Amino acid sequence: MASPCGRPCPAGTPLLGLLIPDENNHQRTLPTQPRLEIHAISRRFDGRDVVTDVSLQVAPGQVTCLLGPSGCGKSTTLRIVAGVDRQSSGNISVEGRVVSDDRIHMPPEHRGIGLMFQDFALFPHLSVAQNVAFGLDGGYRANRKRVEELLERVDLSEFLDTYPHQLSGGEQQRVALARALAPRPAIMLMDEPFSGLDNRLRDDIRDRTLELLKEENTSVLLVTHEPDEAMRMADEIALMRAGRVVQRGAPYHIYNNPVDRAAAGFFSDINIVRGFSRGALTETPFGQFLTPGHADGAPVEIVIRPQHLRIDFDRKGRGPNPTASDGAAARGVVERARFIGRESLVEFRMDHDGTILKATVPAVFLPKPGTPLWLTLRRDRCFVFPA
Ligand SMILES: Nc1ncnc2c1ncn2[C@@H]1O[C@H](COP(=O)(O)OP(=O)(O)OP(=O)(O)O)[C@@H](O)[C@H]1O
Repeated sequence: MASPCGRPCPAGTPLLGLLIPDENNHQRTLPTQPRLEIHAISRRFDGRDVVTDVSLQVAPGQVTCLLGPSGCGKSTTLRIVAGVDRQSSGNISVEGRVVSDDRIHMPPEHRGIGLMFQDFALFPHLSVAQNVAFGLDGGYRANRKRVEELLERVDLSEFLDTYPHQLSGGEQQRVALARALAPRPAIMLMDEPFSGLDNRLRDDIRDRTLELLKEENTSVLLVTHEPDEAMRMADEIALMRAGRVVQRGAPYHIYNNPVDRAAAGFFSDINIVRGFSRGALTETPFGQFLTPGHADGAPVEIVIRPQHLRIDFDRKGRGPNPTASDGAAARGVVERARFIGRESLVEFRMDHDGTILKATVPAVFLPKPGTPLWLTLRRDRCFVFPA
């Protein structure tokens, strides 16, 4: 795995500290004291490992997303950090102070952590202002300035005296955010905080939420199963699978350097071209691929996302000439083509082995089923994994 400047950057490299450009004008990070440190936590339920050896650090002002499929242990990890559940082993520190290990288990309210969950959990009998002031000593009266400042920042100044049932879902989410931020928590834990919202609202609310969290310099651990949400929100993504963190990194890095086929496939549809490595090369209908590190005769998978296939017209049974960047072209016949909004998705049945490959093209391009076309793979966008 390589960083944008080509130097090794192993999976799991923590992103702590400030991003600064290095001598090649690529960003690198300066180490600082993490605000949240999770060290080797595991959790067993009824003899079953649900979280295994998870370690993470979150720097001041950093947003880390725990991303993974349903049931992989994201919420359990978050609940352990919050203190509403307890790990079977491992420890957790907040600003250098241990809040939970084998001996200590600090209650949630003493951890300096704000919580925000999917259902917002506003108090129905309290006004918006009273909800926001709920966690502050002295309530609204003693904290007018902070409450009003936060409500102004979430654009709800005129709703001070309104009750939750009189608000839309998006407005309720903003009240919940203001309430969670009111005591200035060092760390905010968010579990699918946008999933109850209408699609159209969601992007806008995510952006506003992120802006406010950054302004407050809050460190955030956010659970989501949506890759788009993680990529939009996170400084760092921790990709979880079956209770373990399988890869960590900045969104760009994790998307472009997936640790295995499943990690690549979690972010988008993928195509797989199979072959066998011989002498560090794998022969495919799309030309040869360098496959160093794979034993002779070992099956390998060349993985590519649909947007990185190129489509070319058939010229009397011939395709485009091979190039260094794209290799050779292989012919397929359109199985079906669909318009999917910003782009079209074209599925091909490949002549050489009858497999289906998918290509997306950024426009309306809807060739008829049965049309022969030629495909090439953008080599710089292919990933090679052992099969
Ligand atoms: N209190 C519990 N007792 C027994 N099993 C539990 C308990 N809490 C969670 N689990 C199990 O642990 C596994 C992980 O659950 P968790 O809620 O952490 O997953 P998740 O990744 O957050 O999933 P989702 O995205 O669906 O919320 C699941 O198989 C779940 O059934």
